[in-house]
Amino acid sequence: MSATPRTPLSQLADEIASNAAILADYIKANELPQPSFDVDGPLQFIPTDDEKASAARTALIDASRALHTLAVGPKETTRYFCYNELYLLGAMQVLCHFSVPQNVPTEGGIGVSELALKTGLSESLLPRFLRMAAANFYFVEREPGVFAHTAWSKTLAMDENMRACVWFRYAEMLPTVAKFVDMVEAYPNSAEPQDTAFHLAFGDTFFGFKEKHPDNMLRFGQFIKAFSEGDAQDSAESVAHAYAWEKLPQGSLVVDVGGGIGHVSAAVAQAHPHLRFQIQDFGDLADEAASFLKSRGVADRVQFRAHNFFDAQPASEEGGVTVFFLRNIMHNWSDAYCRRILKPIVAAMGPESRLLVCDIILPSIEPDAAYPKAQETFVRAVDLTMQAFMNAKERAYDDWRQLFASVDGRLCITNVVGKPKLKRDGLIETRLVDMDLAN
Ligand SMILES: C[S@@+](CC[C@H](N)C(=O)[O-])C[C@H]1O[C@@H](n2cnc3c(N)ncnc32)[C@H](O)[C@@H]1O
Repeated sequence: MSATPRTPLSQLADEIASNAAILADYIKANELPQPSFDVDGPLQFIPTDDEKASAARTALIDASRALHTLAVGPKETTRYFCYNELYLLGAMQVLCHFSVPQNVPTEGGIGVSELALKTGLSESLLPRFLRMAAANFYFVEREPGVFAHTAWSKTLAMDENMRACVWFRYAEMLPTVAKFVDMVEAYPNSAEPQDTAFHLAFGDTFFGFKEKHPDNMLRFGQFIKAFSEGDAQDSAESVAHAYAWEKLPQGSLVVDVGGGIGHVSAAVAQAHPHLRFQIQDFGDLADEAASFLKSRGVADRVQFRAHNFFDAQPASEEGGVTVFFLRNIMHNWSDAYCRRILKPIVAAMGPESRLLVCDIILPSIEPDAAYPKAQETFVRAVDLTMQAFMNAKERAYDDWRQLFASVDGRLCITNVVGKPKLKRDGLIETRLVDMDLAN
């Protein structure tokens, strides 16, 4: 009997089957709960620190997305482009605004009349929004007019930070993204941070608006907390283990430029007791930073210093190795502003100094098969988010190289750490190469 010829559909289906089998074996071997839509199903797919299981999950997500798109077909995809997602967002907006997730019990179900009474939503509108959500795995209609949680909707019932993810999408992202054409027309070549789609939508800068609307600031903070704890993010602890901090000489100084209250420096300091740290950020963070660093038991080696990173850099090589560390700073600024941040740092660098940038490294323009499509979609969305809100961007390797060279011709990339040590970000080490390098 001749083998059935492999078609794009069957090839993708095979990929799905083989990766699903790898995951099923891993889940069984580690006695983990099976993924399920059930309200008691696990809220996280699997811990992703196992490389093989993690790769299988990524391949499963990519192949199933491709199979789905192929099965829908080009015309149907375009015809219904984002239709579902847009109205799912609309439904979730209403459900979260009226506290529906918190009012559906996590055990058993609730009738529409009772839920309408509890939430103040009209009895005729509520089930329409709920059914849209249920068609997308948020909530389930157990019997006509009776709704219960799935594991998906339970995430919203349990955690206000998760609800802030829904809030941020409709309250700030949606009106901002709707201004993309206006943004492109109004600011085709601007490097200025206020020339954004956000400004066109809200009449203010992103953080200027937040200052005048403290509730938005609070909810944005909740959104960031949920977002940064996600699967696609790198924790402070992973940064502490990704770079060869241990190879830096005893007493080396790490200058964490724009380091906030120092949560990344604290994690690196805990893992590497031979290093000293100076966190530089706005002075109004000083008290919070001091008590945070004390609580982490690193206050003797990690100091906070008020410093505006556009001013002359106060730290210097001091006869030892100095690492100027910038995590998630450059992606908030256009190239012109990045140069203004980097120039004072380069002026303070000596032959032993490193400039260590931690940010996304976008896939290069050549097709990069090693970059999973779902992850690429995510970082491209982050890139456009930076454009929309800050007139800034994420950068590919060549963009980074050119940016550094435009600051100082001697500033060259000497090392890059990425996957599998880091999931989303890369650590890009640069040094002034025509100086007398010591390893
Ligand atoms: C996206 S956060 C990154 C914080 C930290 N590096 C991290 O990885 O979590 C950007 C930080 O830059 C700081 N920042 C913004 N403008 C600054 C400036 N002109 N001088 C110093 N710090 C600044 C902010 O206060 C904030 O802490």
